Amino acid sequence: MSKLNSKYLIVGGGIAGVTCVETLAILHPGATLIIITASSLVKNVSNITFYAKTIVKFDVSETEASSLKKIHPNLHIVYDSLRHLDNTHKIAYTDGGIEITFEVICICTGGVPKLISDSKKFSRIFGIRDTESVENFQEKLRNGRRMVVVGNGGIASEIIHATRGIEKIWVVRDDYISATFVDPGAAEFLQDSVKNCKEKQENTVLRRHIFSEEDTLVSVNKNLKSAALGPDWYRKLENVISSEGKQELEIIYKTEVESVIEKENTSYPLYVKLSNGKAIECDFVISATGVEPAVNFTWDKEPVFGKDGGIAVNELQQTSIPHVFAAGDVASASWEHSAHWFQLRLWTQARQMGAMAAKAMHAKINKEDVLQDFCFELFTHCTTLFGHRVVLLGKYNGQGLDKKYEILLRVTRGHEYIKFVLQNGKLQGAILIGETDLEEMCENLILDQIDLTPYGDDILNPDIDIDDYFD
Ligand SMILES: Cc1cc2nc3c(=O)[nH]c(=O)nc-3n(C[C@H](O)[C@H](O)[C@H](O)COP(=O)(O)OP(=O)(O)OC[C@H]3O[C@@H](n4cnc5c(N)ncnc54)[C@H](O)[C@@H]3O)c2cc1C
Ligand SMILES: NC(=O)C1=CN([C@@H]2O[C@H](COP(=O)(O)OP(=O)(O)OC[C@H]3O[C@@H](n4cnc5c(N)ncnc54)[C@H](OP(=O)(O)O)[C@@H]3O)[C@@H](O)[C@H]2O)C=CC1
Repeated sequence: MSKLNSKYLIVGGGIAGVTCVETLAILHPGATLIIITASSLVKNVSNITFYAKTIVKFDVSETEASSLKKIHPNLHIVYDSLRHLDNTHKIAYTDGGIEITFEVICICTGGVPKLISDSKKFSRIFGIRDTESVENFQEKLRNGRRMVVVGNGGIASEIIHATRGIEKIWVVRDDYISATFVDPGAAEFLQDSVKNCKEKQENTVLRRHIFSEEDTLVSVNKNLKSAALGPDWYRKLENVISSEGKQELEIIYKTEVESVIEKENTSYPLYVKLSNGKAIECDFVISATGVEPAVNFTWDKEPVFGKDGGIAVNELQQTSIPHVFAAGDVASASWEHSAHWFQLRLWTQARQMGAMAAKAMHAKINKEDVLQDFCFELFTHCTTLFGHRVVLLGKYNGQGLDKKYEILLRVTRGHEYIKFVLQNGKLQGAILIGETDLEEMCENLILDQIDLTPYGDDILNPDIDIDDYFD
């Protein structure tokens, strides 16, 4: 058994782990640092664009782990998996028999797809997480005629948008699409893209609704060993066209998959029974039904876990064991959140948590104080759904706003969808679809909690340059 010794130990080569290494390279370049990565490829963030102070868009790609050595001369890379963590003696044991003694450790082991039941029985039911699972999907797409997609979040939406030449049956629990990210109105806006709607209606509609918690469909991701894919993973699907399949999409709303059985000597190998009493025959099922934290190693002494199964961390990404930190999908944000932030397992948050963990680990080693980073003040997510740029800010679906709140909408079909969530006249969250150029203004309005009552509906009037009000 070989023995290593390091001040800092990072486990996992996803965005959280790599960001933690990069940040430590800046903060403490002279210190010893080891990363354990199960894969020779690690995640790399590039082309960072700031839409505002906290609204950041970037590209994610894979790079050789060895390239990390360029940024941190004292980095030692262990290509292996963590097997056991001895917290009493601060020793990590790997599958390959390496023993690493450390002072502080950051667990960044990510998440694994949470699949529908019956997935263990059949290889024709699978999830998407890493490059290997996409290759499997590509293969199934090439030979498939009909697929069932289960789930209503990011992956399902991207698959429906990116695949062609195959019959698609999309089974969703909700009565509108892409519910993890948007509301029914935005879903309708996005659905025009799904339908390939050619008719263009440029008339702008401005509406104000007063909602109460009971009549608003609040869609938050509630439950909220491989590196997760980057945002453009679905491009790999775009050129894969099945030779026999038809291009058709059927969306089955308010329905779940009850059971799946394999059938021999029938036209399709899988028989999917739905909760609405119907059944569908298909070639394969994609279960795009969320992730669960990957705690795939043992401990002598376990830290506290969050309700979602993640390792509970405080605002400094520190677990209940002071020398153990955790970041990214494996962590459960268990501090008292600021009014406009909540956890969703996204690369943005993996990056923010990885950087925060590095700062806190460095402060602990140097016996310094550290404050939580400003980015945790506001939930932000920039993504692309059905070909449209989508920016989500704060409590964009009224999440957790107990009292009555108002929604102000401006919609131009095929062009933009803007939704403001207001409470007591102050902006609490926003959905911005299209090139709205409102990101920075919304960020300021949410963070500064400016009373917008005097401006009425003008705040979204397309004929008024609202930025002028706040100059
Ligand atoms: C198909 C898909 C598309 C996505 N698209 C987007 C998107 O558009 N926008 C967005 O914000 N988010 C997206 N996400 C989510 C995002 O990718 C994740 O939230 C983010 O990558 C999590 O980063 P992480 O570092 O915590 O975990 P991961 O990226 O999962 O990395 C974990 C790492 O730990 C390693 N590991 C695991 N166990 C061990 C062990 N025992 N020992 C050593 N190493 C170990 C793994 O090999 C891996 O390298 C997507 C996810 C998927 C699956
Ligand atoms: N563009 C982006 O930003 C993207 C982000 N991602 C991220 O990657 C991760 C994995 O994506 P994904 O798998 O789409 O996860 P998501 O958490 O985004 O969505 C999971 C969806 O599956 C539903 N669901 C859960 N269990 C079942 C079930 N048993 N039957 C039917 N539906 C079910 C959920 O409904 P309910 O909410 O009611 O539980 C939800 O609609 C997530 O962290 C996601 O945020 C992925 C792709 C793109």
